[in-house]
Amino acid sequence: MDCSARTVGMEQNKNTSLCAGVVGLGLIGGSLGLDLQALGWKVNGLVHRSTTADRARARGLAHLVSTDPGILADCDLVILALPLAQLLNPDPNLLKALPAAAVVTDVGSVKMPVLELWRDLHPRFVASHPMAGTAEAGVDAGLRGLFQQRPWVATPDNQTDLEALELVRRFAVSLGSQWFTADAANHDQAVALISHLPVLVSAALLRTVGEERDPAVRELARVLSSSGFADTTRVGGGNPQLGTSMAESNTAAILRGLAAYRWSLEQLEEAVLNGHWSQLKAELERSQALRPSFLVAANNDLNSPPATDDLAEP
Ligand SMILES: NC(=O)c1ccc[n+]([C@@H]2O[C@H](COP(=O)([O-])OP(=O)(O)OC[C@H]3O[C@@H](n4cnc5c(N)ncnc54)[C@H](O)[C@@H]3O)[C@@H](O)[C@H]2O)c1
Ligand SMILES: O=C(O)C(=O)C[C@]1(C(=O)O)C=C[C@@H](O)C=C1
Repeated sequence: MDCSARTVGMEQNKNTSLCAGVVGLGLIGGSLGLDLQALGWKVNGLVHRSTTADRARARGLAHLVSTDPGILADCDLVILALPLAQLLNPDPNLLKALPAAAVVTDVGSVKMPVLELWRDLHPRFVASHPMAGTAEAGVDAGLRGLFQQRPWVATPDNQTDLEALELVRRFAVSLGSQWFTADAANHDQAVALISHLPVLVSAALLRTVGEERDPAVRELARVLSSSGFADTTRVGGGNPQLGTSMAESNTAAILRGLAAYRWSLEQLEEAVLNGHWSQLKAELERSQALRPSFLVAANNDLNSPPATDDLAEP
C-alpha cells in the first residue's frame, strides 16, 4: 500500500488510506501495530536494534519495520511508544525524521514533563495515555485488543492543535478505547493514585511475603497463594523499568499518594492493634463500597468489538 499520495487530517474518508508510524514496538507499540493493521492502516514500525526488527517482522507487528527513522517520512500519524526516558530525551535523528504535517502523539504514563518538552518539539503534538497494559514488556509482549474498553486520556493545553487532537481521539476510539481529556497536572496526580501508587504498594506486599523469615511459612505461603494474592500483586510483578520511570517522572504526586496511603494503613493497623473491630468493619465497609466506583473500565465487557468505523466518519 502506498502511503505517499494521501492528505492528512479530518477530511479522510477511510482509515484504509492512513499511514501510522509506531516508534518502539514493545508492549504498547506492538499492540498498536497489530490493532492498527487489523483496522486497515499501513503501519511503519521504528525500532532501535536489528534483532528487535527481526522479531517484530516475524511477529507481524507492522507492515514495514526498520531502524531507520526515515521510515516515518510518509506517516500521517506517529505514535511514540517509547519508554519515558527515551521520550523525555528524544534522539535528534527521530526529531529530524518526524514529518511536520503528521500528527504526533505519545503513550507515556506521565504527562506533564512529556507535554512541557514536546509541545515545542512538534507543532501537531498531542500528549496522550492509554490506560491499558499487562505485566509484560518488549517485542514479544504486544497483543491484539489491548485497548478495547480501556480509557485513553489526552492532556491538551492551549497550544494543542485541535484538529490533531480530534484525529487522536478518533484513532483511540477506533481501537475501542473510551476517550477522555484532562489537564496534564491533574492527570499526573490521578494516575499517581490509581496506577503508580499500586505498583509500589503491590511491590511492598510481594517483598513482605518474599522476606518472611521462617522458611516453612514462606514455602507454605508460596504454594497456597491463589487468586487473592494474584489480584493484589499483579502490577508489582510488572516491568521494573516502567515502575521506576513512573516514580522518576511523577515523584511529587507519588510521594503525596504514599503519604496518604501510609496514613490509611496506620489507621487500619491501629484498629487491629487496639481490637477496635467495629471500627475496622466500618473501614472495610467503606472500602467495599468505594471499589466498584473506581473499577468502571476494568469491569467493562472485554468481548465487545472495537468501534472500527470511527475513523471512517467524514
Ligand atoms: N506497560 C504499560 O502498562 C503501559 C501502559 C500505558 C502506557 N505505557 C507507556 O508506554 C510506553 C512504552 O511502554 P511499554 O510498556 O510498551 O514498554 P516496552 O519496554 O514494552 O516497549 C518499549 C519499546 O521501545 C523500544 N525502544 C527503546 N528505545 C528506542 C528507540 N530509541 N527507538 C525505537 N525503539 C526504542 C524498546 O526496545 C522497547 O521494545 C512508556 O512510555 C510507558 O510509560 C505503558
Ligand atoms: O494492567 C496493567 O498491567 C497496567 O499496569 C496498566 C496500567 C495501569 O496502571 O492501569 C499501567 C501503566 C499505564 O501507564 C497505564 C495502565
